[in-house]
Amino acid sequence: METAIEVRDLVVHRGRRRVLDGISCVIPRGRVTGLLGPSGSGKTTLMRAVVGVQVVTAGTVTVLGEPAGSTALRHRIGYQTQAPSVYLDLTVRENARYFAALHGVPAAVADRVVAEVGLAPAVGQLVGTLSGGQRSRVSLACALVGGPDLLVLDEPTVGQDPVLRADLWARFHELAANGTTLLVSSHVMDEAARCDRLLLIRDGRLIADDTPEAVRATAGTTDLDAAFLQLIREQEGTVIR
Ligand SMILES: Nc1ncnc2c1ncn2[C@@H]1O[C@H](COP(=O)(O)OP(=O)(O)OP(=O)(O)O)[C@@H](O)[C@H]1O
Repeated sequence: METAIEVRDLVVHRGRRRVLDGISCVIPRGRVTGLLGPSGSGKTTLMRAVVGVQVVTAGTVTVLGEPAGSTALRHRIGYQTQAPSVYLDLTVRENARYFAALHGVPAAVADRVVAEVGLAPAVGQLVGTLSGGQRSRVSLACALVGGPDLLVLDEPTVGQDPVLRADLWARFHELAANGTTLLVSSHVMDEAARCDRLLLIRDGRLIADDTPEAVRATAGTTDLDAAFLQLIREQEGTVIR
């Protein structure tokens, strides 16, 4: 399997805290990798390091064969942050077309991507007047519009209804089948089950890096929630088998 991202011994401090504590992992190309972990465990920080916007203390992050943050990667990565980073005073269509123009992509592609994230009915609406879940989808459309090789999505399905979430996951897998690498963070276990691979992070350390099936098998349970709990207890040394 080809490698998209290689993280080696990554240490990151934010403020006075050691937020990532020596993380190493390899993320395969053309797959959906889920990044799971409790709030504050370091998921966003790891994504920021991959995108190249995080100052790192030690270690290396190589993305699509280049050091993270390289100019060569600028048009090859789509990043959806948790807080939608789009223009509130532009319409949905205008936002998508603006980001399309930055990538040198035709306006028609922007319109198609807006429809793909379920926003066709709101295409002429000012983003400032949309719901949180709709705004998040505008942000997703803007991350998708350049046709990136790597999509880094920080909790892209928060605030979406179950039908939309299912549609978005289907789209993620379609993109992966066409060669795009996706790194997707989530708090939701049913989403973890939809990933090809899982990275479970806790207190800045990786405690699992495997397929959902293997994570379940290692923990000896069919339930991913229970599997993660088991892994966390093992890490804490409080496991009772
Ligand atoms: N700018 C900052 N300055 C200092 N500490 C920070 C800063 N940003 C994040 N942190 C701390 O870094 C740790 C990891 O944060 P991060 O946002 O990576 O976690 P997360 O797993 O993405 O959390 P969530 O699921 O709640 O988004 C947290 O303890 C957080 O308080």
